[in-house]
Amino acid sequence: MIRAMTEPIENRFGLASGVWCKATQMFSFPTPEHPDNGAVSRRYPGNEMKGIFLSTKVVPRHVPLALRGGGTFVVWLKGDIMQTRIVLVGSGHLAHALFLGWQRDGAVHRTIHVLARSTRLFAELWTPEEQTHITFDPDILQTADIVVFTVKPKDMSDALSAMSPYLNRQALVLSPVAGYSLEQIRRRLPHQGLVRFMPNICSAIGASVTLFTPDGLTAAQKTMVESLIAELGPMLEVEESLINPMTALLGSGPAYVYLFMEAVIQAGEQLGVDRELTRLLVGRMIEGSARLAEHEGATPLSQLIRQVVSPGGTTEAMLNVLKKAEWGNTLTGALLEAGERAIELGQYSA
Ligand SMILES: NC(=O)C1=CN([C@@H]2O[C@H](COP(=O)(O)OP(=O)(O)OC[C@H]3O[C@@H](n4cnc5c(N)ncnc54)[C@H](OP(=O)(O)O)[C@@H]3O)[C@@H](O)[C@H]2O)C=CC1
Ligand SMILES: O=C(O)[C@@H]1CCC=N1
Repeated sequence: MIRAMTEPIENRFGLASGVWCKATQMFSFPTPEHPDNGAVSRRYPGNEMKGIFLSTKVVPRHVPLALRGGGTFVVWLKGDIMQTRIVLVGSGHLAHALFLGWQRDGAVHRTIHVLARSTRLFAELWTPEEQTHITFDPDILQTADIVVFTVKPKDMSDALSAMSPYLNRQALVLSPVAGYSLEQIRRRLPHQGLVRFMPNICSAIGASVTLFTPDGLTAAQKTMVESLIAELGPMLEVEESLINPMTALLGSGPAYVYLFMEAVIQAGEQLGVDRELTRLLVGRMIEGSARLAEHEGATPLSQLIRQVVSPGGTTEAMLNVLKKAEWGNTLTGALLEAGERAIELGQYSA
């Protein structure tokens, strides 16, 4: 499944999608709304352009311009991604990660605004330059194409009610809010295209694994949202019933990985290894272990563990302690608790 997700996007959607963003950075044309377009016409090394995609909103006079460079290119001339206006409601941790993820590669083809409620997290999260994207004026929603509600579950109902009068009918609403169902959103926003999605903070560097469930989107809107989510890392469309359990495993995921790393770093320190060095090397080791597990997809993990253990050796010494402490059961129990909490969060915020 993961393998399918990480295939080049062109292979999954045909020619057009997935390369739009890069294409628009190659070919961004001046428009009345975006007079600066066209300034960026750099080629992306290694980014093969394989054909021509003309959106339904093609501006015909731009076609010859696109082809002037020779060869064949993927072109996204107008609309969706190229001129997308994104508003993140909330200025917290996930908002910042999504902001960074969607701003990578100098994304000149979109604007991102953050609609804040207070300055509480400004100093901790947002640089002065980033703060120029933050506003307290809900009017910003009126021209938004994509509105992402990055508020806590307890605040979601109020936020939806407060913001709904400002939303235009075409705006798509994305929600990463733990436990909060599409049905709950739909009750407050009967007319919008909705997407419930579950990223994690690795979105900031395009390394999230993000699940999503669309509701009420046209095919073009769905493809556009997929392109946007794909910028955050591998993604997968799922039934909504998978989002709550996966919130525990994936949305919360970086936390248990970092807790694990922190424990390893502490051990390293007591064994005389520098914290920073351990952090760097253990991170790489985790990455390598994950890649091997994916590569050896048919091999049970218990067998991979056995490949590491030498009788009477270091691994066995470690595993004996962990088994005695029922470490695996503890982690499983913790994740079950997180999964149940996701359901509760939705119920509390009805
Ligand atoms: N953090 C993560 O790793 C992930 C989080 N999520 C989900 O994302 C959501 C946000 O989480 P997180 O970023 O950690 O939470 P934070 O507390 O860091 O951020 C929430 C933000 O929402 C703001 N807010 C609340 N109500 C409004 C409103 N009406 N208008 C504008 N802003 C508002 C808060 O303002 P103020 O600063 O004034 O309190 C705060 O800045 C949650 O629902 C969570 O379940 C999903 C996946 C991963
Ligand atoms: O802790 C939470 O509830 C949110 C959802 C996933 C990560 N953070």
